Amino acid sequence: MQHVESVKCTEENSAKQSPPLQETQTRYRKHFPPATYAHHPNYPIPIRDLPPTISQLLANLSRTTPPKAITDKPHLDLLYFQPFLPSSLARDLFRFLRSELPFYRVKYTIRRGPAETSIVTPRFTTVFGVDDTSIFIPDPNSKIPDETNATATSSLILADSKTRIPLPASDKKYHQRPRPIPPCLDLLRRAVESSTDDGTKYNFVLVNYYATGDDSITYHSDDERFLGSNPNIASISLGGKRDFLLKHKPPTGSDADGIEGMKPLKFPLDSGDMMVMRGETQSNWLHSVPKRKGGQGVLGRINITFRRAVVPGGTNNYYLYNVGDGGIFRWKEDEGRMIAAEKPVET
Ligand SMILES: O=C(O)CCC(=O)C(=O)O
Ligand SMILES: [Fe+2]
Repeated sequence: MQHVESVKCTEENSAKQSPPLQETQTRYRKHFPPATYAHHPNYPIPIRDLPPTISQLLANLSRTTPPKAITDKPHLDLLYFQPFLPSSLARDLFRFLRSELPFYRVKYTIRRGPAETSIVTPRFTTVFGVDDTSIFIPDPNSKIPDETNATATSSLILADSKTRIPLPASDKKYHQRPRPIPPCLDLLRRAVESSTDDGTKYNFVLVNYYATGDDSITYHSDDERFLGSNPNIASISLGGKRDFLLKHKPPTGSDADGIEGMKPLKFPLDSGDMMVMRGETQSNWLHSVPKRKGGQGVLGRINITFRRAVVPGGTNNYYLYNVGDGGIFRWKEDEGRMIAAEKPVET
């Protein structure tokens, strides 16, 4: 069911209500309709739907600047949209997602031989989606009369993607309960899929929030086996500009010529830009967003990556490292920072 924040009308107002006032209210509601929210039992909070001012622009994106293919280095295949979203839309989407998504600051330990090291992920993260072996379908037994509502997530249940038979509650395939991609990010997924036009259907959305220039991601590649071979990853930047660096993995044997001594590539990704990493890029290159002193780091930056996981290992890995087992953080506008949300009191 959709939760609706109704526009409040004071008693004094309604007593004096005259046709012109009613007209004004109707016009107001058309421009600023009450917020609606996507609910799902696996969401920690209801997730707001995009206001029409944003969703209409996203649904009707027109391409002014064609993307640039960057393939002039060994094994590199990038498609750079500069920009993918116009700056005012990128700004509104940044503010919306920062305010409305639940974020996590994931802690985990890594073991190297006998030594255990505790890591706190140096950025806020959140994730939605499920790998190819499962699918979210409307619960056939649901009593919720919202089947006609395209944004209805509340009655979605997990089923086997081949047989469409619901996964029993006792199923042990997933360590954490997967979350359907909320409508506000699903619209973006569709815009990405239609602009890249390479047939990739993404089933995961990972969101990073770099709150300050001290937040970062170290050099890594996203070539996990659970993404299949040569995965395409589409990566959108919103908010403060940050450098995105790419360097070739250490070359092996005869490949060394022309790779050793190559300087890292640097792309100063701006709000609204999209970088699609394709083909052999993940298996041959590492990428990072280093810490940054000064510049636009203080503005905060959201990065959204769309990926396609093909086996349950992908789902388990993504929820482990982007949700973890801690509480959520919410953006607090008046303090201008993320605050750990209090756990609901259990009754
Ligand atoms: O923030 C970015 O641009 C990159 C994020 C990234 O590489 C990742 O989440 O794997
Ligand atoms: Fe990455």
